[in-house]
Amino acid sequence: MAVYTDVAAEDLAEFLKSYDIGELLSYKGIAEGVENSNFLLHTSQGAYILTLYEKRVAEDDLPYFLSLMAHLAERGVSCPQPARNRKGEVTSRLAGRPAAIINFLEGVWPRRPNVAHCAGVGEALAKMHLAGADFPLVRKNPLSVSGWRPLFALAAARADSVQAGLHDFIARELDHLEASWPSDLPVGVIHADLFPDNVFFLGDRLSGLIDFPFACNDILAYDVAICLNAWCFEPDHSFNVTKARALLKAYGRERPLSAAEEAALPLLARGASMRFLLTRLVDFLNVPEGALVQPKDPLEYVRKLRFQQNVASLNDYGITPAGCAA
Ligand SMILES: Nc1ncnc2c1ncn2[C@@H]1O[C@H](COP(=O)(O)OP(=O)(O)O)[C@@H](O)[C@H]1O
Ligand SMILES: N[C@@H](CCOP(=O)(O)O)C(=O)O
Repeated sequence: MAVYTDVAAEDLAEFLKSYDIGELLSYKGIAEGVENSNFLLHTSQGAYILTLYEKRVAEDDLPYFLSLMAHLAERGVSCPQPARNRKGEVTSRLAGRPAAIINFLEGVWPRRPNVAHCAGVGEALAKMHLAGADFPLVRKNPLSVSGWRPLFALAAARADSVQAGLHDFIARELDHLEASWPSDLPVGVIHADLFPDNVFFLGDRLSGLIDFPFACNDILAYDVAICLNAWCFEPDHSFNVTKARALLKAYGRERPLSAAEEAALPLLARGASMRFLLTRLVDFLNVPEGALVQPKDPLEYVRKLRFQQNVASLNDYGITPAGCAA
């Protein structure tokens, strides 16, 4: 559960007077997510999500995420839309935090993603990449390769308390990633956190994408690699080639990956593993006192990283070179 900052009912009711979305009927902290404080609001006009932005979101970046959601929706990508207050602003402050209200999106995220879900997310990711092509704002990815060593510094001294040898494992992998990270692949707007809990479905039909605070401009195929890691491993930690093939083929039907992008996927997936291993490790070692949050398991991403280190060819993802376009 993620509620780092509590909001008193009177403060919230007062806050809502600055919006034209009805009167507050009820609200509750949301039992999911780890990054920000989220509340489900019921007002006399409907259901909304209130987010108080926490540790990893800079206030200056809020216009990027909030206008991106509007930009994507105009181009047919289903995602929540920010509500404007009476001054016409999409961001505000509440309980000392930057705040925004977005509309509630119908659907549920898949607890056990199946092959159809993986195909759905591959297609939606490619459509999002295409729709973001003319988005005018730019935000560098603070959690790309140059951000990983500073993150590691926050956890290095205690890494071995989580698993013996973890410090040296990460240090060696960081050396490799920093030396070989690609700089010549196509870039654009990426979601950067498109995990199953950020993709809603009605049955097997994808109904929308949520949670854009990590969105930024970075390597497009890196977003694909993040999804391979997040969607294609089974609960027993094995990699499901059928799901990977479905995800990659569906992506490639909308936006074919180039040969260079395909060849880079194993390396990008190692980087994607490192990124989530590090944020999870830092969070696991630093749970704020009194916060309602269930930190995610960093070791899940150690296992994924070990798998990705051993990927020998695209066959391990269920495709042959240029297979994404088929
Ligand atoms: N627009 C929305 N419509 C419906 N539910 C939402 C919406 N935004 C967030 N949620 C709910 O809140 C949970 C946490 O939101 P999320 O954005 O993932 O958190 P965080 O800000 O911590 O990353 C989601 O799993 C979902 O249940
Ligand atoms: N997807 C990340 C956690 C990011 O936050 P969430 O609020 O979308 O759960 C991870 O799994 O480490």
